[in-house]
Amino acid sequence: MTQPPGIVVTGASGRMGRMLIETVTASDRARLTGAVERSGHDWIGRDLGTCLGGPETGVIVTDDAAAAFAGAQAALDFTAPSATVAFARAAAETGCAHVIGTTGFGKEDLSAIAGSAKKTVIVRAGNMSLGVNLLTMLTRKVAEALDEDFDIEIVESHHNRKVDAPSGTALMLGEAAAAGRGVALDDVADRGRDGITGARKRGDIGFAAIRGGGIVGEHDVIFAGPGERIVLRHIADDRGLFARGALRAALWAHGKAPGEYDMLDVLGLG
Ligand SMILES: NC(=O)C1=CN([C@@H]2O[C@H](COP(=O)(O)OP(=O)(O)OC[C@H]3O[C@@H](n4cnc5c(N)ncnc54)[C@H](O)[C@@H]3O)[C@@H](O)[C@H]2O)C=CC1
Ligand SMILES: O=C(O)C1=N[C@H](C(=O)O)C[C@H](O)C1
Repeated sequence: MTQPPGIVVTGASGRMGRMLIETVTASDRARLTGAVERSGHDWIGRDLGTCLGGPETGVIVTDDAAAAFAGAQAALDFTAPSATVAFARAAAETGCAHVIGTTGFGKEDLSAIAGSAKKTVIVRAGNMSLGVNLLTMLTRKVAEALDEDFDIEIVESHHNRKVDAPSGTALMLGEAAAAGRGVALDDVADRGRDGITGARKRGDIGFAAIRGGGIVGEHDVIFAGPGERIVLRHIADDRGLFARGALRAALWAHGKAPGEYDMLDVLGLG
């Protein structure tokens, strides 16, 4: 009998890393074959199971991504931008698919990832949930239907450990709204207001970020018009949502041609 595909989780000790390990381990459609952490982390060289306070799993945590990726079908990566760029390179070298949940990329990071996607399958999304990906489609449609009398504002809330803003999801929603309006997000984004900012510019898409406590992730797209407001909202209650989406992407990636894909492709909504 053939074995289920091998999956590697990077950033194994992180909030998402732990959730991904739980999700892959619980699935009968995949097999956890590797766990990667940053060099110097105290889990390196130890059995993953004991690091997590349970029985041994036979998976030894490593900082050698290329060795872990070799022979695996996919790597699930929710870490940090510079780490993800290096993992994309390792995925391209080994032919392992790379599912990227990491957010906070700069333009150079994104072009490096696009370079790696010439050699392997990369699925990248600022949010792996079905609900948020549906919300991007709704956002685009509403933005298409309304003119600039409706001001678009995107408000996101996350836990107090999050390091990037606006969130990857907020930027996805901003891109969708901009596409609906037929403009480039870079030309209309208003990110972070403070002091005497002047009145709001017609056509801008505004972003605001709230950070506090353990909020998993909440996003509102507000269309504020004359005398009325439409609010499209998504609330994530549980990180398992993102991990299940990432595993689904990894299974979907099998046999696809090299290239960069997103969750709309995976969910068949693209
Ligand atoms: N696309 C999506 O659906 C979601 C994306 N995210 C994103 O995932 C990323 C991680 O989020 P959290 O798990 O909350 O962060 P975290 O800080 O809890 O975990 C990050 C992990 O990556 C590890 N790491 C950093 N550099 C590394 C390297 N060079 N090699 C190997 N491991 C490395 C850290 O040691 C840590 O264990 C963030 O960018 C976040 O925005 C989070 C949730 C959902
Ligand atoms: O850092 C997080 O936690 C999350 N990050 C993603 C983002 O930046 O949008 C997705 C989710 O909202 C949780």
